[in-house]
Amino acid sequence: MAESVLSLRPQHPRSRSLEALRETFSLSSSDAGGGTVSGIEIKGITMATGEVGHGDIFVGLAGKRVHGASYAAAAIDAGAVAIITDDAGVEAIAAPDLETIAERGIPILVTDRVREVLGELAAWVYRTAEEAPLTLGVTGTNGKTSVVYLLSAVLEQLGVKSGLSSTAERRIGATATVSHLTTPEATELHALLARMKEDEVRAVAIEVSAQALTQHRVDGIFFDVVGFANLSHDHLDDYETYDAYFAAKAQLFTHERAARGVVTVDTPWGVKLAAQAKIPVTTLATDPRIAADWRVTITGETPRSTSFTLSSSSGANVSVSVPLLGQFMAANAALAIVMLVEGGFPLADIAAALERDGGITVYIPGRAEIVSGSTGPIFYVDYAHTPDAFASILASLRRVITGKIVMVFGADGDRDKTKREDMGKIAALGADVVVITDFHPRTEDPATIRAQLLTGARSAGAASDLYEVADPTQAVRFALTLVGEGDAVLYAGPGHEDYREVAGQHVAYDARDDVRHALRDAGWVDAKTVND
Ligand SMILES: CC(=O)N[C@H]1[C@@H](OP(=O)(O)OP(=O)(O)OC[C@H]2O[C@@H](n3ccc(=O)[nH]c3=O)[C@H](O)[C@@H]2O)O[C@H](CO)[C@@H](O)[C@@H]1O[C@H](C)C(=O)N[C@@H](C)C(=O)N[C@H](CCC(=O)O)C(=O)O
Ligand SMILES: Nc1ncnc2c1ncn2[C@@H]1O[C@H](COP(=O)(O)OP(=O)(O)OP(=O)(O)O)[C@@H](O)[C@H]1O
Repeated sequence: MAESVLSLRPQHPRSRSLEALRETFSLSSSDAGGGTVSGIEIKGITMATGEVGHGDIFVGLAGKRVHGASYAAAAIDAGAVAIITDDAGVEAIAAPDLETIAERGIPILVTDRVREVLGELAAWVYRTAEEAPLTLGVTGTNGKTSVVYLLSAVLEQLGVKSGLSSTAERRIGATATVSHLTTPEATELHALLARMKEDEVRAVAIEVSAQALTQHRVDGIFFDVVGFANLSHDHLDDYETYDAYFAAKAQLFTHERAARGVVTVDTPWGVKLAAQAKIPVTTLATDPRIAADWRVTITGETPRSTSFTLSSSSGANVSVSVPLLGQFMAANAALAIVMLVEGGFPLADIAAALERDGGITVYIPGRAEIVSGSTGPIFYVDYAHTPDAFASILASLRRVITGKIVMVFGADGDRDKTKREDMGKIAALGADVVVITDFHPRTEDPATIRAQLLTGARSAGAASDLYEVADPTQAVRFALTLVGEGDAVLYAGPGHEDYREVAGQHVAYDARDDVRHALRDAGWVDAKTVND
């Protein structure tokens, strides 16, 4: 299956010698054949055939479905000049392909630790450790994407050219590419960082997932400041226990990876991380009962914005407003500001920029994004897909919505099933009406996923009305029949995404477009403002 991944990479790569790479990383030449490394110049490195450019090394890595090295011939056809893989990868290359590789003099280099060396290798190929920009990393169960966008927004307000890597997109100025993972594979990430250097980006904000740390995707990067938002129920399919999930994230707060950290201590996991971190950390709390170096005090909440004061134990403070719903977004914005202070930006400069612009000027695609107009029910499309995210956003909505709250959501197939009943329960406790629909069933039976969510919702014993509408487009339309002025609909899950994964296939589906059409058909927005 060919991949159609197009990522940002340097436009004018400075080539490096393959021979020097082999020496630096102690790689051996495969006994199975292949050409000599001598005289070969490399321009890039990738592990996906869809991303191979002329002069690249193709890295064949074992996957869950297939060994990447089995695509070696395709990678060479696309311009790869060398292969790096492990012994199993060499075996995965079909015999006729091995012959072609030998005939074309393409070297095959072997190591038994491909993933473990890949980050450093990619950093070497793209020279990303040389004169790196200010590098900021954000981890946590919920809020990483939001913090990364908030970091980038404040940096731009400070006049600092920024770049970002998030679940929603990778971005340099006006140029953006679609993200396939929260944190890209190391080869893609270092290519992105190299492109950012070419484009004279001075500060980079990177979302770092637990999986990225476990799978060495951020190896070869040294973060100037790392931030921790929170930890709650998610990914217990990849990590069997919370302790293991926490330990994966805590790796970011070590001398090997970062100089200093900012830890939100609202959750016990934050308190634990601040106590055990191996690097200097500054703490931040929104809960007044918890001691911290920085404190967030909410001063105003509306359906469209949140204001707060951020004060330090040394007496400094700043008033902040974000055009986003919820106290959780205030916590995210505060984390971003304290990370920038730790990164060397004086708080007074940040305060002056925010005062000049009337707060943080940020747009975060698909995070509590309002897609309705100025009249009628407020319709939020959101990315919440964990019990804690549901609880946070529903609590925020309850404080600012005077009318009814209708929540539409589904759950991921082939991902942590243990959170589904809690998601259903929290939705039923927090919303007045719950409409359970399909999300990404992937290879699971969607009816089974809905049934688990419904079981959870019923277990709440709440007075909320429960409905099941399998088709998301119909669920959105049904939700709109229940609401009017003063009410809100929260569509949690799809966020910025433009597809659904059904029966293992990607199906085009853009929730924000779907909702805009439904609002138009219901007469809540002007037909002229919605494109067909
Ligand atoms: C379960 C898992 O981690 N899967 C990842 C894995 O897929 P896989 O093992 O199935 O790969 P595969 O299809 O067998 O392919 C093996 C190799 O062949 C290569 N290949 C394959 C086909 C082809 O035509 N050409 C080609 O070169 C692939 O690039 C890969 O290197 O390797 C792929 C390539 O890097 C990843 O895209 C994929 O992530 C999937 C999509 C995923 O969803 N992962 C989740 C669990 C994840 O990592 N999530 C975290 C956190 C989410 C959050 O909370 O924010 C994240 O960072 O995104
Ligand atoms: N600090 C927070 N605490 C709790 N919930 C949050 C917080 N920030 C955001 N959320 C909720 O989580 C959802 C996802 O937010 P965001 O995309 O910023 O997190 P994320 O960690 O990047 O998630 P993912 O890793 O799945 O992409 C939001 O749409 C919102 O509902």
